[in-house]
Amino acid sequence: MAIVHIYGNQNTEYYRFPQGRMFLVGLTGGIASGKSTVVTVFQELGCAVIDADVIARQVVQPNEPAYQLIVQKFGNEILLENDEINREKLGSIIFSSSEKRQLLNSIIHPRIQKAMLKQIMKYFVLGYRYVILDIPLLFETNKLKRFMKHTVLVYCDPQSQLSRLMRRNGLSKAEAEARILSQLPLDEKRRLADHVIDNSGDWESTRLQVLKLHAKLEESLDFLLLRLAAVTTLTVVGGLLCFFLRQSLRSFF
Ligand SMILES: Nc1ncnc2c1ncn2[C@@H]1O[C@H](COP(=O)(O)OP(=O)(O)OP(=O)(O)O)[C@@H](O)[C@H]1O
Repeated sequence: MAIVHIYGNQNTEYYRFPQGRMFLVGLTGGIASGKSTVVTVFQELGCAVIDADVIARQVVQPNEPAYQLIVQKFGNEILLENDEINREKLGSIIFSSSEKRQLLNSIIHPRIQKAMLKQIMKYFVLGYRYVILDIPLLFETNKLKRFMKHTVLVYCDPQSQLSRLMRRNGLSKAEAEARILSQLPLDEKRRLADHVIDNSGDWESTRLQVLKLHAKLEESLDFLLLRLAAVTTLTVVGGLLCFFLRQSLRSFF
């Protein structure tokens, strides 16, 4: 069974799996750079993927403990008519106050991490080689990056990113540019990533890059060393068994 190390103080807890077994891969990108497209290919290959955005939405649902705390701290005015949290309104509140942003983060981040850990454990038990964590702001927040054995950036050239974003979200050029500018530039993220999937071309070119990366991750040195150790152990144990069996047969006859 895995030994999970837990780090942190009362507000935050961090988890790390022992090196050389299952590892974590952080996947990130920019707005409309093609993360979902790339994740779909990984999923078609049977890979384990955890979506940080989905978890962030789940932990603030009305039946979750974080919900009560958020309403208590931010008031009923952040609720929609169906009692769910109005994420846009909450977003604009924390955008203008770093104190409130910290407060919200202290409520939801530990819960997001726990929910992620639960899913990671599930994939570990199921025997997955690696788990991809789809985290749009991996490099901006920088907190989870240190738990990733590999980081992958889904890159897209500025022109394609702009036109894809405008088309997908029905935005004007100025609106799309403003959204892109609110994030760390993709060229800067490129320097921080271990692997880059360039999604500026067609779907097939992206798919081929994902296949290549998957093969690389599956065959990473850790895994080879682990398999080598397993083969060596089996050979030694098998040899010893044969030796003792032969010895006992000899003394028997
Ligand atoms: N290689 C490609 N060629 C043409 N269009 C593409 C390609 N990759 C993605 N797209 C289109 O670009 C848009 C953005 O892609 P996608 O949704 O995968 O990006 P994303 O990074 O997940 O976006 P976000 O984080 O903003 O939700 C989509 O409409 C998608 O269909």
